[in-house]
Amino acid sequence: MKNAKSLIVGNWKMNGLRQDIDQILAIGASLKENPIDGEVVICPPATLTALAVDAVTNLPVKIGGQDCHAAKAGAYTGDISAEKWKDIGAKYVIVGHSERRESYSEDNISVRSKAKAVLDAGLIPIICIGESLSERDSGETLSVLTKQVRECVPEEAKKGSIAIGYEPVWAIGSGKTPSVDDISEAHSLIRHVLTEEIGDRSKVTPIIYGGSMKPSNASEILAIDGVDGGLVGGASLKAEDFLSIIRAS
Ligand SMILES: O=C[C@H](O)COP(=O)(O)O
Repeated sequence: MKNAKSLIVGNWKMNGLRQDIDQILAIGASLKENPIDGEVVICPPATLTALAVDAVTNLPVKIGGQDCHAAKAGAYTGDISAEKWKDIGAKYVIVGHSERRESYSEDNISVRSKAKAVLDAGLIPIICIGESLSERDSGETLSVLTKQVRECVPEEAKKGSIAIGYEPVWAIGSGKTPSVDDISEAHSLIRHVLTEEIGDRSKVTPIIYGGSMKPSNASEILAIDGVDGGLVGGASLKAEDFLSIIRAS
């Protein structure tokens, strides 16, 4: 049973130049002509975000940031606060992506602070969680996910909107994906723990899968009970690929 709305997010990571705004325009034009029942979000690199927001005016695509600082403003060279994302018209912010956890030593507590900052700014955090390969191999997947949900989801999520991105770290950019049963089990566990944490808001919280989602496997993954959408990296860069994933939802 699906209660939460469908949410498909394209995370461009550190890819894309000004000319690639055309990909966003193509996605938006297609969705305007043939709307879907759900939300499509693109998170381009920070250099393109304001341009992307302007490009999607009157198109059914939302724009998001890929990370934020937990503070509103201050002497934090190179960082971007949730308030700044709001100021340029972004609607979502990814927090806790495993690439940030690894490169910048972000832990669950800092992810929680960032998610709180996004909610305080009136935006929607996409809170990323997921087990590493060694955690999976040692049978710790469900306990790792439980701890991540408990520690990363802030109190404010009882009132505001959030999304959870389940991304097994070993599936990101690797071409490997978990089995349908494994994805289903993980999403069901995440929903259960989320309900313990935020009560009924859990029912309307999209829990989306990320990790090597592509046109050839999107229908199968997106049809899994408990999967409310996708968090797509490499296959979101070209309008044709991303649209075929969106249309599979
Ligand atoms: O944020 C997106 C994920 O890290 C998935 O990336 P990928 O689709 O390239 O595996």
